[in-house]
Amino acid sequence: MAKPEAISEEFKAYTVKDAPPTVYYIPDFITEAEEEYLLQQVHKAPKPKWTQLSGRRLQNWGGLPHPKGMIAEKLPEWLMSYTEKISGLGAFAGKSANHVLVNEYKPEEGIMPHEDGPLYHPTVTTITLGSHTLLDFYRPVDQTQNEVPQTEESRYVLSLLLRRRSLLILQDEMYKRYLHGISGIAVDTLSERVVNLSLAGGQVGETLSRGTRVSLTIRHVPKVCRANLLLARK
Ligand SMILES: O=C(O)CCC(=O)C(=O)O
Ligand SMILES: [Fe+2]
Repeated sequence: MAKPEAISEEFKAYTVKDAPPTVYYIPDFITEAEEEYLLQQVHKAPKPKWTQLSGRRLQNWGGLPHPKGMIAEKLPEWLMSYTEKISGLGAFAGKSANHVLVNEYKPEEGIMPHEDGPLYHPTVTTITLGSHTLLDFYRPVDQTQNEVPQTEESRYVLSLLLRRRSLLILQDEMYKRYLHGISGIAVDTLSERVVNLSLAGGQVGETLSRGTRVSLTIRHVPKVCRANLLLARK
């Protein structure tokens, strides 16, 4: 079935207005039972499916994105129902998500500020399981000025509170211009720089202890290699 080219009207109510374009934050996108089911599936994966990195471990599903084209692998059923649901909202401009990264962070783990880059359609959608986190955004280093040292602190712009069971959709400037990261701490303090508190719930000054968070980062890789499919048919 054809997917819509833009986010459906009912989701526009979930736009985070105090962030640059475009952020949608949808609380309780999945139920507690679905969260439980997804965590079970993640933990059922065979051990070699995990890659241990410093500060997190991850599973890659759908193939490895590559400048020459990803050799696509079929997503497992348990992920397909969610990739289809999110694609059906119009998150990927009429295309279907074909790639999922599963990241697991213990308290005090995180991910350095980075850009997701050109191998993906410029939209990232994230389901959060097990625990909240704060996703922090940074301006890129300004190459045109070298008078004032540019620290992570001086480049920090805002944060989003990602509650368990929520869906985050990032597009446009928020995907293309800003970097995102998660600091390696165990307790988050909500500040006025957390710009989605009205949608996520929470008070400035409140502290939240992190548990183990599993995120499903769901994306569309436009450049896919067909070679393996041709070989498979012979
Ligand atoms: O866990 C997250 O929500 C962020 C993951 C991420 O930025 C990535 O895998 O590129
Ligand atoms: Fe990322």
